[in-house]
Amino acid sequence: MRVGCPREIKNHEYRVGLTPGSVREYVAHGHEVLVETGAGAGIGADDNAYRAAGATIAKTAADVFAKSDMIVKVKEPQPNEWAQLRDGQILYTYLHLAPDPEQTKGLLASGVTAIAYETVTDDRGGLPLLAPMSEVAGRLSIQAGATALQKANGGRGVLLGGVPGVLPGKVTVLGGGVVGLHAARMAAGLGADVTIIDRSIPRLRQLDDIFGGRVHTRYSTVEALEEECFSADIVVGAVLIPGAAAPKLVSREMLSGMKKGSVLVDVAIDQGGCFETSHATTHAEPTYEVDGVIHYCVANMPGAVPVTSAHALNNATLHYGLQLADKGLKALVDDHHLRNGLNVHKGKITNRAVAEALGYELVEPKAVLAA
Ligand SMILES: NC(=O)C1=CN([C@@H]2O[C@H](COP(=O)(O)OP(=O)(O)OC[C@H]3O[C@@H](n4cnc5c(N)ncnc54)[C@H](O)[C@@H]3O)[C@@H](O)[C@H]2O)C=CC1
Ligand SMILES: CC(=O)C(=O)O
Ligand SMILES: [Mg+2]
Repeated sequence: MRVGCPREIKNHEYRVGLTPGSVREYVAHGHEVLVETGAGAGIGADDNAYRAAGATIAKTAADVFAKSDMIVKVKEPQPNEWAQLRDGQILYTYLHLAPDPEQTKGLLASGVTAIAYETVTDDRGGLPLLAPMSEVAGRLSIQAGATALQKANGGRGVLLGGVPGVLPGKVTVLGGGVVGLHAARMAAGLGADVTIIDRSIPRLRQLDDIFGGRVHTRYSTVEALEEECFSADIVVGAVLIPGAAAPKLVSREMLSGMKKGSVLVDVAIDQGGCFETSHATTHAEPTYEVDGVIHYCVANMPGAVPVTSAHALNNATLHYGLQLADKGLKALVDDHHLRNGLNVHKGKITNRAVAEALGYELVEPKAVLAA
């Protein structure tokens, strides 16, 4: 199969779908790899590094899209990318379709077979191709929040760790999954007073064990949300219902109860965000203010640290990428965890949460693959 990797074009997105190390693996499996010139520049991998790994360098993205049987990317395709996809081609990348009706229409119209990293599952109930970027975004969320909290940046002017004789800042984390765990770890490491809210009691138990009492846990009710958000300096939004639009846990009205100059970091923005007042921002202009509360809502946070995140992402995506290259659609038939990643196939929606969020008919993945 010919596998193509275009340069990412989202705002300040410096990750790359295939590192030179991944290219070597595809080539060793007998595949051709076509990489757009400059695709690896953000991680310090130049065209020669890709050539040495066995890739052919394409002069343009158009060349990569036109000549490849499978496209491996990082971020959801942008409008001029989805216009170049076609029936019979596989797209393997993050999609986040539930909050994105336009992209969904574009993918349906193209006829492409689109596999979303974020809905591929594993035996332990996890999302193995989302997890590494959630680790990165969780850790970054505290750096981003702490920066926004500085007075010159519009924040309250609180140092998260405090100093001897002065209380630390307070961080509330909504959703104690992968993002939440890593956000809490960073915040606690800086010395902040941290509370994680989740609706899963088994998960709260696990977190309590992990942190040995260093971090507070609280079951998710409206009362708990209000108390923990109203007293917080930073609130990290990290809830997820896989494939679906994020539940809006903090309403516009609740914002008026929050401290002026406090900071909301809505990591869940790629699924539409869990604060009613969130809208996606970019690394170029990451924050805005509503009712005196600073909002940070960057949908591709790991793009800021591509050297770390491109390798972490490739570690997680390589296995199934090779399966797809080796076997084509049969890889989806053979493995139900990979099949859970199938969101769109030949003009049909094949993910239940996406179909429900956007009002499409669901066609079961097994049914479309058998057709
Ligand atoms: N903005 C960015 O650059 C990035 C965003 N993300 C996003 O971050 C979000 C979280 O991802 P993960 O931590 O990997 O998900 P996860 O599935 O590991 O954790 C989600 C947690 O939310 C909890 N939850 C769900 N509904 C809840 C509710 N109503 N109240 C309280 N807790 C609730 C679940 O019990 C679970 O523990 C996702 O939308 C993901 O796509 C991830 C990486 C990068
Ligand atoms: C998961 C995601 O949206 C990202 O890594 O950008
Ligand atoms: Mg994202």
